Amino acid sequence: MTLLSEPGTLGGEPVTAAPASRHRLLRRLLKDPVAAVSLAILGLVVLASAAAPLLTAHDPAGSNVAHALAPAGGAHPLGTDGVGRDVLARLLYGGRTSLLGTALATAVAVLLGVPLGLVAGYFRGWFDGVASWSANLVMSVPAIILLLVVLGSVGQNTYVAMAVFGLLMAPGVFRLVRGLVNAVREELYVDAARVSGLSDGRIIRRHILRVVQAPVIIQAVQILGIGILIQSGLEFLGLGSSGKASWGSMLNDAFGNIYTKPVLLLWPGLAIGLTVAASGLLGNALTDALFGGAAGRSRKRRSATPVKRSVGEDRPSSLPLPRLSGDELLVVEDLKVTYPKDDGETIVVDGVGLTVRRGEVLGLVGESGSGKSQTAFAVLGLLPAEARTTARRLVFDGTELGTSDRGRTRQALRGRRIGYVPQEPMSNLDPSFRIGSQLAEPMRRHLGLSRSEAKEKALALLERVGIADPARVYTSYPHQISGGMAQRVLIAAAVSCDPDLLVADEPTTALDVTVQAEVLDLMRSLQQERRMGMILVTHDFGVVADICDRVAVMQNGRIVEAAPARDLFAAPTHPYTRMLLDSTLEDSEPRRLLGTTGTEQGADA
Ligand SMILES: Nc1ncnc2c1ncn2[C@@H]1O[C@H](COP(=O)(O)OP(=O)(O)OP(=O)(O)O)[C@@H](O)[C@H]1O
Repeated sequence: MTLLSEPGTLGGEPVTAAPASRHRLLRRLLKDPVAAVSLAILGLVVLASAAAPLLTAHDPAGSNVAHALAPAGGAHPLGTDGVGRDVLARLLYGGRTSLLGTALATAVAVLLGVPLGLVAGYFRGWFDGVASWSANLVMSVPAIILLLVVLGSVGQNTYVAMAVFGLLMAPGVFRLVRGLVNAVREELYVDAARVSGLSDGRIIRRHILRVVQAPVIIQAVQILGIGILIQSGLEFLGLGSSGKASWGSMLNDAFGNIYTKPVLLLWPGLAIGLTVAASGLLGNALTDALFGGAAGRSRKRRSATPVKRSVGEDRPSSLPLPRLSGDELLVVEDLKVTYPKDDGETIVVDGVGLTVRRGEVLGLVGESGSGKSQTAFAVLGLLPAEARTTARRLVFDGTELGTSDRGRTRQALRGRRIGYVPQEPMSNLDPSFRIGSQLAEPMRRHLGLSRSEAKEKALALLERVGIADPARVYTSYPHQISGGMAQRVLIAAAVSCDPDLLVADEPTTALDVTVQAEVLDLMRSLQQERRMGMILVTHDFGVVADICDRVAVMQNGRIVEAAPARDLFAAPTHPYTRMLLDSTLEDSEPRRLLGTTGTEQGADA
């Protein structure tokens, strides 16, 4: 399978940063003087506003014209405003209005933007189209004009204005979340979670939300700051709730008395300035604390680079069907996978037919790009959304699976009866979770085990796959174990629910040569002990010779030869197979002699 690797992730060696716990995050924030001061200011503002009735006995709305513009001191520590209201009381109670208003706006933006972004980014399709179009539409509306229209029609109400402002901010949150989800849904550990049979809802909660939450928190803090500015602006213009103390209305009053008592501008200005600055600085500090030190995560993405070639246009599309003996676990007939491109479609799997019997290992071999992984993914139901899959039959243990990746039948089987061992061990483990929880979760779900039963079984499995210290690995994060150990963990996970069929996609490619043989031995012994059927995707005839019973050779999306492994090695019939076999020998023929495929014809495995 072709993967784009990110820097620092060679050979499955881990470079993943440990996930920051909440405590560690708080500690890191408190160590940063800017963040600590910002937190202290915001905490003080919130506390003072909440404790307003304890800090002042004055009614913030109670005016006494006889005491208008009284200087600071005595009963009025900060003096009175133009109509004799106590400035300190208005400042404290005004903080409540400003904070509640901006919290409302932030809540509306987050509560609308996050779920819509999650659904649009994860499921894409028509919902994504409609939601993105609506978000663009809302973003193109001039905010202040909409606010004026709304306030004009429902009357002057600060909270309605802030709810509308939240609505206007929601597309920003939506786009942020959608973008993040789009990126993370291609991660291999998300595929692995789908293979392990987790439902979409659970994958979103468990794997996607974790990635989204930090940027959303940062954006929410920023909306809080902007919300205070917008709200104060509206109230300064006299568009807030009349009679309610707020920092914006204090500014309005102060502006009217700017020549007689300019100090009135100081208090609301200071409150607004400090709160907005503290929110902005806290947002920056959070960004640094959450992302600043983190090395890029050790993740690899499946290539989405469209290929230019089209295969199989000139070939017969109907193939002889596999002969059925009754012991077939998986029967695939005329499987075709295509991707749309500008001028039509690219065929990457073209009329593949294969059969896997119980207890049998079928090797899928061929050069890079020949369609091995796409065939395996089609069986697993893990192809990208843009892939179009058709098959005359795709039958697993007597049940027609259909070609919809999200079909309920397919979801119910993945992880439970069809296991998957991926190529890149590190990228298929979620860096945010301990190994134990990643192993136990599918067992609890599929086998209905309790937490302690799942733990017990996970520890036994870790021991079975040759991990010397299962208890330590159980509590480790993926970055704390080696690539070879991670692959053993994934093999343990793949067999944890006793599947009937195991699909292994180049399971040893990313490993050290010394570890490869051990992992292959382990897979063979597990497969024999559990009598599982297995599809092993590989380009390595050494691996085929080691553990495969039968082999199917793929070229340009088609199976060109299929035979028992022994026969294929003894007497390969297809020129392409001979070329592949020859090129594994030291004195292989130069490949230019083997480029033409001559009498190539379809075959089923
Ligand atoms: N998302 C995609 N869009 C278009 N073409 C794709 C996509 N994913 C894979 N392909 C193409 O499908 C073809 C078969 O890819 P596949 O990954 O099955 O090859 P492979 O035989 O497994 O090779 P490798 O051993 O390198 O992984 C390749 O030409 C590849 O470029």
